[in-house]
Amino acid sequence: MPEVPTEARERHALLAEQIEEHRFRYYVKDQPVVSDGEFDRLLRSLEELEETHPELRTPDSPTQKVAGQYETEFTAVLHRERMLSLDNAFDDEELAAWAERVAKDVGTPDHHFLCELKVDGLAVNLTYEHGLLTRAATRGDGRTGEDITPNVRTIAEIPHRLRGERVPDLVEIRGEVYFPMEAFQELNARLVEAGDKPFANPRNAAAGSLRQKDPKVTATRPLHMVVHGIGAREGFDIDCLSHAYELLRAWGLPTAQHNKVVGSVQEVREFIAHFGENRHSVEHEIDGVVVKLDEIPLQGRLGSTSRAPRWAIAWKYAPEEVNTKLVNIRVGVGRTGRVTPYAQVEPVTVAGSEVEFATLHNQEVVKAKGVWIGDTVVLRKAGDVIPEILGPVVDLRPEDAYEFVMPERCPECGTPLRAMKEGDIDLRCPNARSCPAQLRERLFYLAGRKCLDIENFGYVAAAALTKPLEPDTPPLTDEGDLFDLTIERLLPIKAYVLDQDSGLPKRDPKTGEDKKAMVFATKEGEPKRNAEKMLENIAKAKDRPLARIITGLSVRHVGPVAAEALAREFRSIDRIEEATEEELAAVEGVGPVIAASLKEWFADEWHREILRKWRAAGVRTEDERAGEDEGPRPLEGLTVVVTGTLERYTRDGAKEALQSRGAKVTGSVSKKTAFVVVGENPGSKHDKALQLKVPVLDEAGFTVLLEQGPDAARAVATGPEEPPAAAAEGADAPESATDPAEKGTPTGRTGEEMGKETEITPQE
Ligand SMILES: NC(=O)c1ccc[n+]([C@@H]2O[C@H](COP(=O)([O-])OP(=O)(O)OC[C@H]3O[C@@H](n4cnc5c(N)ncnc54)[C@H](O)[C@@H]3O)[C@@H](O)[C@H]2O)c1
Ligand SMILES: [Zn+2]
Repeated sequence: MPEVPTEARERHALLAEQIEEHRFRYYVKDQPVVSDGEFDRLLRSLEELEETHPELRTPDSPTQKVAGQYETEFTAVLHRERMLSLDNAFDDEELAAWAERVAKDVGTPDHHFLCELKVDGLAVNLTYEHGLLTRAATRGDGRTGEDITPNVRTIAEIPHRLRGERVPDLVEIRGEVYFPMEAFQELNARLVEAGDKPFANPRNAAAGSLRQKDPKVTATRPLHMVVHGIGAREGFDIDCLSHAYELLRAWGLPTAQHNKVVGSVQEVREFIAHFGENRHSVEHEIDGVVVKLDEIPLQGRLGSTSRAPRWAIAWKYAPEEVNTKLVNIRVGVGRTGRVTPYAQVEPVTVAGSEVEFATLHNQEVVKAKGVWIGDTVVLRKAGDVIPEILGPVVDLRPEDAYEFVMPERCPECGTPLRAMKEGDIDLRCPNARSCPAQLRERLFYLAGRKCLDIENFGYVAAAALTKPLEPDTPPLTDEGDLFDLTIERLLPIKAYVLDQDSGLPKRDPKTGEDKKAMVFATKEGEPKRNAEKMLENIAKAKDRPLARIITGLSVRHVGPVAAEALAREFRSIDRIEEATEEELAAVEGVGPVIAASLKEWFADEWHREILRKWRAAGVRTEDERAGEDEGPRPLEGLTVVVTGTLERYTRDGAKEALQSRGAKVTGSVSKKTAFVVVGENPGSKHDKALQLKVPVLDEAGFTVLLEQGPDAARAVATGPEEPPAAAAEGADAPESATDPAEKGTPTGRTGEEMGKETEITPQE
């Protein structure tokens, strides 16, 4: 047998030591310093090394053990039956290989796979003797765990006594204790307030909360549990794990809701794919799917290794959490002047995309999260949601880390920041008219898809027109002159090339300096083709529908939906201005908050000046249909929600089709919603609709609604036969953060304002 090279031996020893260290921090201190993804990679490297040099695979290698045995403050208890870990499948090949091996080893085609969600928490073992909870323990090294009985007794979901008949003499229940994501920030805020260490993520919060010396502390934490297995048992027989769960549920134990028994690997794949897409509509965090052989006698035939059962495998989804360094906390100024801190991190790839910025909402949130500049932090990117910072890795906090202080002045115009109303947490730059940041954001929004949809007018152009390096005076000091721009004014403009995600200058890859460019002129001083097109498109935009023009005014709280309602009701901007606050508030889809905001907006002389200039330039301020007879409005009074991707309609197209027939389109499902139109990949709104029993229409049903009206649509909808009582009244959607300027990117910009495809692309 060939000797193992010294180099490999040393690398093995080093990796093993690192892994043990990380396990100790994770299982004992509840304060890991690397992400799970990083940890799994280390373990994989060790496995690969042992693959090449099997002599290194000794019984005490970390690859052969369940977690590890550590001295802790808790009393050690023996599990009656070992608690194992799970082998992983990281790709389809590994899954298929596992299933093949199972099929071969069980020796019968008559077997089933039980698909379960892999709950991200910590494993516990509950011992029930004659129906009474007599002991609860952590997994420990799989043979010996820590006694946490008093702590577990504080978890409401866990019965102290099993109910029902045929309660067995003895049963060990295995499950996962988890901490809900929604409660996590609140816990950290409390910890930081009290001067304690915040947790880096909900899993650590679950472990840390359960493993408290004082169970009274555990009792204050909103812990939950899901059952996912059984250990030793006496006094009852079971044939399948899935049947066993039914028994456990009858005894009052919290079993999982999403388990599914299937007959083929193909169906396993479908289960994995389904929950990969709907990962966030589950009530707890999941990090994968566990596939188990359902038949218990067959499980016994396969047995276990020292570390994991052969009859189960864990499919891991791509991690949504990574650790990275918090390089800085910057503040961005939004379209309505709101100043929001956001995190700049060392760029990392998470859930398939590179992330450099994460939202921090406001100065209170920064404080509550307990993150300091210089910290290693846990960054999370869940689905389409904007990246966020979960918490700091306090154990890695460097000497020179420091706390963030909210600036007192606007970073772009120097005006002192203030809250606009008493009790507002948000600070704003009051220099609404000519703060370059606010104006740039407003223009970018105005030119964007929701408003005037001006092609070739992107973020770089918005910045160049409002804060050029040259000439000294910008062509635009507010939106008023937008339609009077000429090519002569554009040619001399030199500006920083700004990145629309951060509002910061892009870096020149060659020099490493902030990128500057002649934005509209070629090297020869001629107009760029894009600049000419931009002007042409600006001219075309004068004729956009009234609602889009109203949206583009950036009146606080007036998004596309409210603008549509205003345009429909008043049909001219003049008439909106003349209307009383009461008249405005009475409009369906407007209400008092928006009415007050409109009044405030029109009270500013410079706002009225913008309208005067636009009118003079020929911008539509009146609906030409004003005074004409309305067409039929068969969907009047109905509130409709559209979710997912439709084949024949864009999101905006679907909305316009509904609104032109009188329906109100909102973004959230409530009992008052008349229909939810569901396309491909719908997500949580679909679930909500089912939960509230709102009629659901597919694309074909949507066409029926448009062409034949609500009664015909109800007949083809899935869901209840009768619409919920309030639906026909078309009452308001629940009050939500309706100001579209306030949601969106890490820096506070909205998603809809982002992602323009064509814009001035500066050269040099
Ligand atoms: N970041 C770190 O420093 C660090 C250190 C150690 C471990 N970890 C992480 O902790 C995890 C620990 O690995 P592990 O050995 O516990 O293996 P594992 O998490 O990959 O799988 C085993 C565990 O999954 C849990 N589980 C959840 N849902 C289940 C279900 N439906 N059925 C069965 N079991 C279910 C059980 O508690 C079981 O013990 C890995 O994700 C690893 O990345 C991280
Ligand atoms: Zn400012």
